[in-house]
Amino acid sequence: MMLLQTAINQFIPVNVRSYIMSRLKSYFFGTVADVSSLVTLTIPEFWENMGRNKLYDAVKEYLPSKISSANKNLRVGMGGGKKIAMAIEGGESIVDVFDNIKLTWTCSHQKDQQQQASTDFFSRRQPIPSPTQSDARPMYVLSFDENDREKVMDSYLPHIVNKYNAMKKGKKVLKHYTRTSGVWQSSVLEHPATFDTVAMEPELKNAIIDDLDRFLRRKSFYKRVGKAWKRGYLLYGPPGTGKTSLIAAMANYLKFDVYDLELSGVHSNADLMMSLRNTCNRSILVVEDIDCNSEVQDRSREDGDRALKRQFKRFTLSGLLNSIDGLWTRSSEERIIVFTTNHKDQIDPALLRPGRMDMHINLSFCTVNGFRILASNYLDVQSHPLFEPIDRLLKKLQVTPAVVAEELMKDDDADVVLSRFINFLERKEMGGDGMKDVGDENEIPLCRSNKIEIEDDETKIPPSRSKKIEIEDEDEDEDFNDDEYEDEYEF
Ligand SMILES: Nc1ncnc2c1ncn2[C@@H]1O[C@H](COP(=O)(O)OP(=O)(O)OP(=O)(O)O)[C@@H](O)[C@H]1O
Repeated sequence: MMLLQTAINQFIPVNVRSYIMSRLKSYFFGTVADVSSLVTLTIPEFWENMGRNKLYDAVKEYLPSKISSANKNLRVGMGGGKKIAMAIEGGESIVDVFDNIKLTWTCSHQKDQQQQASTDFFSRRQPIPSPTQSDARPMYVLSFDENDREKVMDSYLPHIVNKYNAMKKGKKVLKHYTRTSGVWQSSVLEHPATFDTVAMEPELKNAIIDDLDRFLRRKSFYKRVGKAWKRGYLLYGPPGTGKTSLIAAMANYLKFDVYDLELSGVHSNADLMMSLRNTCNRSILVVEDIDCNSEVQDRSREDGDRALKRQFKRFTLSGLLNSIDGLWTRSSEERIIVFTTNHKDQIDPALLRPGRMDMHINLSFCTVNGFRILASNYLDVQSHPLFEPIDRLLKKLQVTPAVVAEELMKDDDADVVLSRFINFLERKEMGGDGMKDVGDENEIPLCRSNKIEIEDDETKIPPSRSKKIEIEDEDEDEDFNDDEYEDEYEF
């Protein structure tokens, strides 16, 4: 035995010996390795001052697939999807095996660690304040054998990130983020709108889809010309014309998550910057009703009173512009930002300039084509003898798609609904329906058509120089030049 031990010590390198020992221990006792040779990686939700930790998001999506019957302490829930989702509770561990190495995951909270630290600190000096419940941030802890460090860093963690990226591209369940106390909280995006269900002129719809497709295809183009891979859309029009529905349709089409930013909840420029930094790639950042914030209103139109009030605002227009521009330049992945407004003319032009808002899309009152889509959605009818009188009335009146949708939902029987809708429109025509169309009060110049403007020039071109757009051939990437877009696209 002594001879054998001497031979082993002489001929087998020490790290090979410890590896064999850890494997044997793992086999017989089910432990990963010697505690002394255990490496622990902590993966927090936020990475220093760089915003969200993508590795954390990847692990969060990856781990539930590794939950086994050995896990006895789980959290379960159901979002918008049909499946019951599972996650591990703090203290529970998940064992994963990758390329013959054993990896142990646990979920913890930064608060736990800080509280631990505060106790240790207290025993030596004086107490430090422990964080409140809302300060506690979740994190994952990965432990593995020291000998597997290289494999974990070079293969295992990249493998998790690759799986996450692939899953995100093909994912079905989208997330809707809103800010609560400065922190993004996610829920399942359940808005069912798609480009098929949004009532708008087909040419406008196709132009938006083409623009999104072109944008997604052009990663290498944006890189080559040194531009951030992003696109900004301004949706404007009266309330109830489908701005929110169009955003949901865009998200469902692109399979992008949506971040809903409420400017009234933003405390400062720094708060805004941090919130934008904490958004993930392949997402749409939405700022709805941007005109409602006095900071972004056109200053050339403001009176002394409004200017005074603005001085007390919590964040500034330049802060907003910097945050948006910073968001663009920080990210190498595709980003979309959408502003919506009922009063485009009241927004500071600095926000709307090309490079920030590339396309201005006007959503307006219900057209004959729009009505066909709504009738198909709500009544499942594609043609009907009553369509003709309805078309005639719709051409004369200004009715928002929201009002039409409301009327079409009043009964299941198409004949009943359509004849009641005609009565509704006729009363409206005579001005005696007793209710006001939401669009009537709007200050936006009332146009019957949906309109899209593509803002790709630094200076706004006077209307006299505007011309009808021709959408360029999408397949010819090389030909792309922002200036080739002409100025106004009207239907
Ligand atoms: N263009 C449209 N196509 C299909 N449905 C629409 C359209 N416009 C409005 N609707 C219907 O009306 C409701 C309200 O629409 P939506 O919230 O998208 O309008 P909005 O323009 O965003 O209004 P607001 O400016 O008040 O937020 C939606 O639930 C949808 O059912």
